Amino acid sequence: MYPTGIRPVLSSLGQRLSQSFTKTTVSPYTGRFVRYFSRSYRSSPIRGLSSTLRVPYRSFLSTNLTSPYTQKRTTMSAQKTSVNVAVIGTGNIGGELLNQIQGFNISAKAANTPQFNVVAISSIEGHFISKDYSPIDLGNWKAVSQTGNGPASFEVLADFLGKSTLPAIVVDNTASEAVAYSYPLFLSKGINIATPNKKAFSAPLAKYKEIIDASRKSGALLMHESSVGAGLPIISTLKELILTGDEILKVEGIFSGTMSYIFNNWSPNGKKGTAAFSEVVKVAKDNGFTEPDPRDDLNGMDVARKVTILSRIAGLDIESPEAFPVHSLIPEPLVTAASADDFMAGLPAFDASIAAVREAAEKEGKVVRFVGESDLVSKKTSVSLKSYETTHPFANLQHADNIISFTTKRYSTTPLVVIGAGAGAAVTAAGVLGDMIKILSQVRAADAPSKN
Ligand SMILES: NC(=O)C1=CN([C@@H]2O[C@H](COP(=O)(O)OP(=O)(O)OC[C@H]3O[C@@H](n4cnc5c(N)ncnc54)[C@H](OP(=O)(O)O)[C@@H]3O)[C@@H](O)[C@H]2O)C=CC1
Ligand SMILES: N[C@@H](CC=O)C(=O)O
Ligand code: NA
Repeated sequence: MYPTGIRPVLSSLGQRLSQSFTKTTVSPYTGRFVRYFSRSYRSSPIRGLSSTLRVPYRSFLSTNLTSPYTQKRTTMSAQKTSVNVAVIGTGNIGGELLNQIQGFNISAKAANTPQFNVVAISSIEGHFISKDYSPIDLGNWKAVSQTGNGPASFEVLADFLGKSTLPAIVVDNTASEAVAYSYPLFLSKGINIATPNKKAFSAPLAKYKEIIDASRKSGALLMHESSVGAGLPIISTLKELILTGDEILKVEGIFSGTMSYIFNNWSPNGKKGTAAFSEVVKVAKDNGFTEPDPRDDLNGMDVARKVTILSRIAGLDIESPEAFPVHSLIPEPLVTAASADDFMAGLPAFDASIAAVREAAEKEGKVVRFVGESDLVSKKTSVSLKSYETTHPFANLQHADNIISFTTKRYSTTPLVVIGAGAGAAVTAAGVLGDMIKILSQVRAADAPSKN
């Protein structure tokens, strides 16, 4: 992960430092300061965009924060500008997001600043559209969304949002490809998107480009911070590195909260692993870390999607997440399991065979971790199961934390590392709300009266 020449520095001191990695800014490898973020550092030491941008906007297209765009103007003053919001998907993340929006609106109301008017909620059970654009009572969103007065089609929703005088955001909290592939319809009408759904950004290359192009053409924003590392500032950090003229050499890390949780507990650092693999998978699922179907985590595709998303932003034209080596943890006989429940029921039968992997690592004094890598120099990407020395930062993660390391021309000796909770409803929804707030502030900026 880091330059091998400095590895000998690993020592009991390094071990101690890496264990407190989330609390220190000292690299466990070099003893030097690293640029380190956790969720609370979101407003980040990385600031200011270079006036001499060397990186073409092509790889960002319209998904960056600085691209020019047109927004609907309202006759209200900039102070009063609010945004209409349609929420699609009210599961683990969507439900939490609606609660967080309610909290945001209470603070915004008290401060007399713009709020999010949730005017449509779409779940599998029902679809509610507030025909006169009056905001839905978020204290009662579940009951309201089930009254199902609105038609489900994306066309009707896009038309409804497009007809309002206020700018709009569609928030996609599903893992649905159909919803992701509908983004061009919304974007072409100037409707912004915020989403934790990875499907659009890891779609086959042509589809991905079509979606990104729709955003670029209309200028509507397409924000997806939570699609990698949940609420951690991964995508914004990567884009800002590139926008400020840095050159990305390598992106690597533990990109999955589920895999992090599973391996931190199944192959623990400093003691012999005793937990059954199927047991820790179940706990990860019960904690809401997994994809709606946990097989999407265990087959490596969730990490492959995240590696695809970051690699594309960094400039690699990855054809699809299936186009590079991806390690699957699905036992062969369970590949054809009819449902997620059947898969979970069949998994305990394979606990003993996967335990052999852990034992082999333990014999070498190592732990097992599930990692994603993208080498922008050799243009090689992979998702694999690897064993690490106990002093390695990947071996020292907690709970469901992600660790993502950017080696760049500027951060070459010591990479820029982002670490923290990488899954779970609260942090993921916060990442989506953060994107919505960025869109809101762009809309306000566009609405501010011109001085000319
Ligand atoms: N969980 C986490 O920690 C993280 C999740 N994410 C992403 O967030 C997204 C949501 O995950 P999560 O909330 O955990 O999953 P859930 O399964 O809890 O929620 C997804 C919801 O979307 C609904 N849905 C599916 N298709 C449609 C549709 N066409 N219209 C309306 N609703 C629909 C589902 O209904 P039904 O169940 O009836 O099918 C379900 O309620 C996923 O894309 C995931 O990858 C990203 C980062 C972290
Ligand atoms: N299933 C994913 C959720 C976030 O993307 C994970 O475990 O990381
Ligand atoms: Na993120």
